[in-house]
Amino acid sequence: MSNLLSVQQLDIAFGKHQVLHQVSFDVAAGHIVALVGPNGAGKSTIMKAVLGLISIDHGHLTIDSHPVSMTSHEALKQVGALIEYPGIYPFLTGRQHLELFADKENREANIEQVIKALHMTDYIDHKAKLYSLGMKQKLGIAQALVDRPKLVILDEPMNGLDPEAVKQLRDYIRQLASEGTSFLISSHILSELEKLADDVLFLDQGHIIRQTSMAELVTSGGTSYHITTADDADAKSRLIALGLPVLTDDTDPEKIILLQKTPQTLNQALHTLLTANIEIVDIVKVQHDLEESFLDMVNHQQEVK
Ligand SMILES: Nc1ncnc2c1ncn2[C@@H]1O[C@H](COP(=O)(O)OP(=O)(O)OP(=O)(O)O)[C@@H](O)[C@H]1O
Repeated sequence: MSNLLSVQQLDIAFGKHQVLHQVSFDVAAGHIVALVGPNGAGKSTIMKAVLGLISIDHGHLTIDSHPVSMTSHEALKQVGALIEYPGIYPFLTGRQHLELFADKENREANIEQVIKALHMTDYIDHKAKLYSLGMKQKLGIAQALVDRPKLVILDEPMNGLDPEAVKQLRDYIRQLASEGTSFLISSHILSELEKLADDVLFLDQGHIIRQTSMAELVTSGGTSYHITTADDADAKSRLIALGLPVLTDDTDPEKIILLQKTPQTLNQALHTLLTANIEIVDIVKVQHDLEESFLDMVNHQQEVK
């Protein structure tokens, strides 16, 4: 499958603060990619760089094989985006906003479709100054989608939406993706991304710490093993030295908590311990949800630094 967006070895610093470190990933045509990370991880910075809004220090960005930078915008004609807050003019109606953003052929039909898909009919002809937070958010998303772009970038799109609106948006994004639109979406609502995204990029302090399909994450990433041995301190240091994802429990620093990062992780760990003649006393399998596995991953990353 062809890549619509390609980000290669992106470095960005604001002054002396290095915000992104060698960030590389691709978004295939028709794929929904989730960008997940704690506050300040660099999610919005990546999105702004893809939109040519900030300068990059090193790296390469292409959309549909065309380079993007602050001085090279041609490829952005194929991109719709909502970053941070929607740009709303209080004295225009919602429909007038969409008319400003709809450029292509089938303009009227595209406007009607997005209004219907996001259930905005009741208020789309009211002035935007009368809109609630959620209505403004939906209008911002509608602006990003109305021109049927090939790539859509949405920063925290579920902000301010009620559960019904979240479901409507999810259904529409899925429909557009099945028709070939690609999405890069950041969100803190991991349970929502679980239902939406095909692939997940975990970002922490400007580094991509894991890149996986959602299917793999749900089946394998949510599992860890608590291993007890005859010499936990020695066992733990050997596993860490091998680069295996071992977490620390502050209340019991020697306890071995092994994240199942790949299906081979447990086998690698057991092989290492047995080769070192360390007796394995007990193994307990623990299943996490997406939220917990994300927190585990970030905590692990902070430990190995
Ligand atoms: N214009 C700027 N000048 C200086 N520092 C900036 C600027 N924009 C962002 N930063 C810094 O870059 C880092 C990454 O910020 P960014 O907004 O990309 O994070 P984020 O992952 O989107 O966070 P959040 O989830 O809170 O939106 C932060 O430390 C932030 O303070």
